[in-house]
Order: sequence, then C-alpha cells, then structure tokens
Amino acid sequence: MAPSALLDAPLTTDSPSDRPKILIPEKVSPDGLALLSPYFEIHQPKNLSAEDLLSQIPTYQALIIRSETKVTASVLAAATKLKVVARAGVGVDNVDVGAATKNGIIVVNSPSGNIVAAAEHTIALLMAVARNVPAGDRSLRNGGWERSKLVGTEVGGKTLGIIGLGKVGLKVARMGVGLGMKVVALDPYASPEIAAAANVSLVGKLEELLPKVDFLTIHTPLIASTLDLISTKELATMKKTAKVLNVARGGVYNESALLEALEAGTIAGAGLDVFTSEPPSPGSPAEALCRHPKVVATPHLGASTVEAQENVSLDVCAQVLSILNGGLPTSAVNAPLILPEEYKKLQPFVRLIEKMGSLYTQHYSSKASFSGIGGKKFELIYEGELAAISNTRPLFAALVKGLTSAISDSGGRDVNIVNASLIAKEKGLIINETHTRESTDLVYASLVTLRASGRAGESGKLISGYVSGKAIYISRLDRFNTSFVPEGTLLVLHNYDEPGKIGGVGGILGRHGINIKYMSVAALDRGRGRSGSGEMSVEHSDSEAENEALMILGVQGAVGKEVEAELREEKGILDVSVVRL
Ligand SMILES: NC(=O)c1ccc[n+]([C@@H]2O[C@H](COP(=O)([O-])OP(=O)(O)OC[C@H]3O[C@@H](n4cnc5c(N)ncnc54)[C@H](O)[C@@H]3O)[C@@H](O)[C@H]2O)c1
Ligand SMILES: O=C(O)[C@H](O)COP(=O)(O)O
Repeated sequence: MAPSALLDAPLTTDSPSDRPKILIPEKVSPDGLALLSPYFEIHQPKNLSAEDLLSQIPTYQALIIRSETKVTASVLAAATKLKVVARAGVGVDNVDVGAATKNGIIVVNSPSGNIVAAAEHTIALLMAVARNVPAGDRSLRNGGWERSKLVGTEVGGKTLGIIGLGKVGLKVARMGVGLGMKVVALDPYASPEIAAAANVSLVGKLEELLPKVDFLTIHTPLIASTLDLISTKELATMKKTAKVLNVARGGVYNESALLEALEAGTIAGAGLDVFTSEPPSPGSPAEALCRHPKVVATPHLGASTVEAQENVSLDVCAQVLSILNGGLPTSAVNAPLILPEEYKKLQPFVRLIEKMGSLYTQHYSSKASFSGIGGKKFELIYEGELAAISNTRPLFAALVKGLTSAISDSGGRDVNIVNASLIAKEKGLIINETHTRESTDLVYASLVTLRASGRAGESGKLISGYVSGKAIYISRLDRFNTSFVPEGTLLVLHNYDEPGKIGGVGGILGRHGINIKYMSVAALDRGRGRSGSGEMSVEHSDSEAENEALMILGVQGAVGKEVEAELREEKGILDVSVVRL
C-alpha cells in the first residue's frame, strides 16, 4: 500500500526546526528515510549510549531502530512525545513491548522484509560448516594448503531438521529441498498442508527430531518456551556428526552447553549468526564459541543484504509517516490490524465518539448525583451502516479517550488503539459494543448511541450522534432530541419550556461579554425518537415534567463559575453545565 493511502491531509513541510523529530540511532537504508525527510527532522547519531538515548528521547516523536538499540521501560517512560517505535526488521526482543503498550506507543516492524536474506544466510552457514569454507580460507591466507584436513560432507541426501516452520523456517525448508535434502520439521503451530506442499515431514516431538538430523536449524522467536530449547540433554541425543545452525536468536541453544558439546565431540560443528549478548562479552561462552575451530560465526548478518535493508526501511518508514500523520500502521506488534478503507469509514465516528465521551463526563459531572466514571457500564450501540463494520477498536479507543480526557491523570499520554483497553481497565470502565443491524427507521446512514448505566440507584444516561459528510452532530441528550455540533464551548441548560427563557439567559451572557454563536433548543422525546434510539429505556431521577427542554448554546468568551451560578439562579432554569469540546 502506498503510504499516502492513509494520509488525510498532507503533512506540512515547515522549517526544519519546527518539524516533528525522528531519532535513528542505527544504520537504516536511505530508501525509506527519503519518505520522511521532507516532513520531519531526522537525527542519526552514531554510537548513541543508553544514557544518551534516555536523556534525548523526550524530544522525539518517532524512534527507528534495528537489533542493537535497547528500548527499555525507562526509555519509554521518558519518551513523552513518542508515538512510534519502528523496528527496521522482524525481532522486537530489544523493545519492551508491554511498556510501549502501557504508554500508548505503537511498535511496528517489517515482518517479511528480510526473510529471504535470513534464509539465504542460513544456507550460507550450512554450506560453510559442511564444507569448511572459512577454515580453508583462513588456512590459505596463512600460507597453508590443507586439503586432507578439511574434507567436508555433502548436504544432498542428508536430513535437515528445522525447529520453527514460520516465514524464515519455511523458506529454509524449500531451499533445503532444492539442495536435495530430506527436511523434517517441528512446529506445533505449523500448517500440515503447507508443510506437505513444501515436502516437509512434520514431527510432534523434539525427541523424534533430534536423533534423525544431520543438520539442525532453529527459526523460532526467543520466547520463554524457546529459551535454552537445545541444551546438554538434547545435544546428547544427536548424531556425533551433526552440525547445528542459529540465525534466529542467541539463547535458543544454551551457549555453555553448545560449547561443551563441541569440545566433547558430542556434535561436530555449528554455524552461528546470533548470540545472547551482541557483540559477545569478553570471556563469555558466546565469545568462546566465536573463536572455536568447529564454529563458523558471523556478526548478526542474517538481514544484512542491500535488498533486505531497502525492504525493511521502506516498510517501517511508510508506517512511521502514516502514524505521525494520525493514520494507521500496516504491521503493528501491539495494535490490531485495521484495513485502511475501514479506517477511513471510521474516522468521522472516531471524532464523534470522542466528543460524546467527553460530553458525557463534563455534562454529568456538574450534577450532584454524579459519582465519577469509574465502575460505570457503558454501551456503544452502532446502528445502520456502522453496524456492519466489525473492527471498531478505534471507536472503543475514542470513547475511552473522550470519557477520560476531562479527568485525565495519564501524564499527558494519548489514549489510542494501543493502550485503550489497558486504560479502561485501570479506570474501572466497563465498555460493551453492540452492533444493531435491524434498525429500520433511521434518519441517518449510521447512528451511534452511548448508554451509560451507573451503580445501583444511579440513573442511566443516553447520548446519540450521527455524521453528515465530514460534520458530526449530537442528536439526542438524555430525553431530549436535538441537533448540535459538539465543538467549542457549550452551555447546556436544562429549563422549563416556557416563554422568556432565551431572553433571560442571553441577558446574563451579554452582561459578561459572552457571545452566543449558535443555539439549539431540544425538546423532550415523546415517543420513539427519530434517531432510532427512542426505544432505549432511560431511567430518570429528574422530574418527569412534560414541559422541560434543553437549551444548548455555543458560546465565545470565558464562562466562569460566577456566570454559571447566575444562570442557575435564573427563573425556570433547572440545571446548567459548561462543556468544552
Ligand atoms: N539473524 C537475523 O538477522 C534474522 C533475520 C530475520 C529473522 N530472524 C529471527 O528468525 C526468527 C524467525 O523469524 P520468522 O520471521 O520466521 O518468525 P515467524 O514468527 O514467522 O516464525 C516463527 C515460527 O516459530 C514457531 N514456534 C514458536 N515456538 C515454537 C516452539 N516452541 N517450537 C517450535 N516452533 C515454534 C512458530 O509457530 C512460527 O511458525 C526470529 O527469531 C527472528 O527474529 C533473524
Ligand atoms: O530481527 C531481525 O530482523 C534480524 O535479527 C535483523 O536484525 P538487524 O536489523 O539488527 O540486522
């Protein structure tokens, strides 16, 4: 997808110092950066220390990294402006994704940009360990000509064991088959059909796989279940002639156990691209492995091809561009996938629902009976066309943002699709979404209703809204049908529906220099509301008097406490709330 597909309004090319800033502390291909440089100030410091990253991160909106930068919880907590961490590659084990989610920071990666590179590097190591290529090269450079000492083994006809038949593993499997190898794999989540189509025999247990293989390669992520997956016990069950490969992550083989097995002749060799600490720390088993005569080692070069680096750079920079412009990523690690077409349809409703949430909190918090939003049950009811959209996560997030923004203590952190559920949980909000497709008498293409029910004894509340073109409207507030744009400063006055009210209120506002921009008088809904939400029951603790109305005024000028108090004292005014949307 072209990055511009998600852009609503083009980003401005302000003078460099005013532009949002992007930090790129590692080498990332310039292909993707060209997408960003017209709009953002890009900093590419060399050898940025952990301390420098921590002190500099607060000024950046985006951070683009590879596998060397450690994006810790402390870095993310300090990153008050950061919207996105983009990993120009696959593995995000150097990013504290949980902390990013908590802070509302999207983590994106490039899940397929370097698969070919990683698979080809695995095959390069396979051939190198099978045919002693590096040892021959080393010997020759030192003036040697050691032919009989460096006799290798053919891979054709041999058994290649693969643990992890995902994107890289499957590619390696196909390449192995191409080399004439028999391929056996272990992956509890792999599709048997895909494996069969690639001529791969799946086995169910490690014990079944290990004794069979001449070469073993692991292509899993490093997670709790794969840490030290192959250690002393497992190595002991392998052929003495077997050789192992690791182009996944350091730690899937226990490095001390592997070193011992090579020393003891339990297995014959290893090709290693990744280590538990990179570069291996002095004196560590990883460092000893790199120097070991039976090992061919490379410094995490699996993704280091020109082509892969172009791919991953373009992938993540397009996502950074989209996110910094309020759009969506295409492959977020900690956010749900939403198709761009769906997101476009949802966008005006995102604005509407955020305003509805904010209107709810501000309008009702002025009432003596209001007991906060925590512990309340909210229902978002989607009617009409909107009911057909299944992925409404942005609408859920918009409600959480709207409800909490007026009372936010989230340290200025935005509520977004990444952290909305977490924040809702923290604030004790219970939010359900209902898709009502049966609504037949809707005036609008889609209608959204927010229904809030309080704790026992508290009355329920309703707010409905709709979208017309790009404009958003509130069509109902509790028992009153209305139509106003939820923007700017609004005065919501609950009053008796009798002559003179407008003049009295206008007089007070005029005396305080407050300009009325527009006014909407909302009448009591006496039947099924035209908005379709009339059948939803609203409990009232207020008087059920038939002659009540709501007056909604869009005003310009500061509405202070004294103005509010004066309005409350005005004859026939039952209640007043000031809402800033
Ligand atoms: N060296 C490099 O430069 C380089 C480059 C690219 C990828 N990688 C690494 O390669 C690894 C694989 O990447 P990928 O894109 O193929 O990932 P992937 O998610 O597509 O595949 C991983 C596979 O591992 C399987 N798996 C998970 N736990 C398992 C277990 N306990 N036993 C067996 N199988 C298990 C999963 O089912 C999945 O099929 C990752 O660790 C990635 O970071 C390294
Ligand atoms: O996870 C990955 O994408 C690979 O390990 C590549 O890491 P790199 O970007 O640091 O080369």
